[in-house]
Amino acid sequence: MAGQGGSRAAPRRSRGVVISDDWPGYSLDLFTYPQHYCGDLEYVLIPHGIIVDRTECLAKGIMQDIGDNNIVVLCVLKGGYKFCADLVEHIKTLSRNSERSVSMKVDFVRQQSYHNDQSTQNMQIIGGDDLSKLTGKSVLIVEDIIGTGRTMKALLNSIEKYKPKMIKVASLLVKRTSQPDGYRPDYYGFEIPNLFVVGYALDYNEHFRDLNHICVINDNGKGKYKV
Ligand SMILES: O=P(O)(O)OC[C@H]1O[C@H](OP(=O)(O)OP(=O)(O)O)[C@H](O)[C@@H]1O
Ligand code: HPA
Repeated sequence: MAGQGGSRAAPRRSRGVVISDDWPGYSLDLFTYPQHYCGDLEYVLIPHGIIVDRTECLAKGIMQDIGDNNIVVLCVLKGGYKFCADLVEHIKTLSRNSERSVSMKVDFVRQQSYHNDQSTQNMQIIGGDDLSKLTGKSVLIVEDIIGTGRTMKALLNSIEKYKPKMIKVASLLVKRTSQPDGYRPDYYGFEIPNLFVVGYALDYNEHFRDLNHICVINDNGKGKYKV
């Protein structure tokens, strides 16, 4: 499927799973997916089962680093909801079965900037508790994807003003963009090529959140759901 980050001796979360640019993906015929998306997808980039397994591994790393803490999990909606729900479940399971228990509060912020497959300048934080409640807290921000990194940088700027004790960021995906100053989260599942992907709550104009696998959308899909 992909190269893997670092050597055996390297820290566990040094690079995540790296999916190379020439990775052909899996044929859609090998998996089930909603028939209403038939003809709209190029291929499966990451099957659902692999996402779940990798998320469990990220939860283990997070527990090792920040177990025994009280943390506020800040889920970035809408795209982050699936990854956040699965990550929190894994952390809860690990916490139940370990000496080191982590107490979690979960909150949500909504930040939207994408129109079709393009990032826009219009970025707003909507919803969630008052961010001033994060003062002195250990915060784990959970996001689905880092693309240009603009969304995460803007969110971090807004949160840092309130002086939390600690901020860590977990993103399921990081895109390899051409930007030299691309943002790198503390934890991430997969580094992917610079392609527009959908599924597992990632959308194209609100479509495809109901697809389990992470797939590459094709031109037909982009045209059909363009706004
Ligand atoms: O690194 P960037 O290039 O800024 O892109 C990443 C952001 O884009 C997506 O959000 P989107 O604006 O599509 O909103 P959504 O989560 O509601 O789908 C995604 O969920 C990230 O928040
Ligand atoms: O590839 C993507 N898919 C969905 N949302 C996104 N936001 C940034 N990149 C993407």
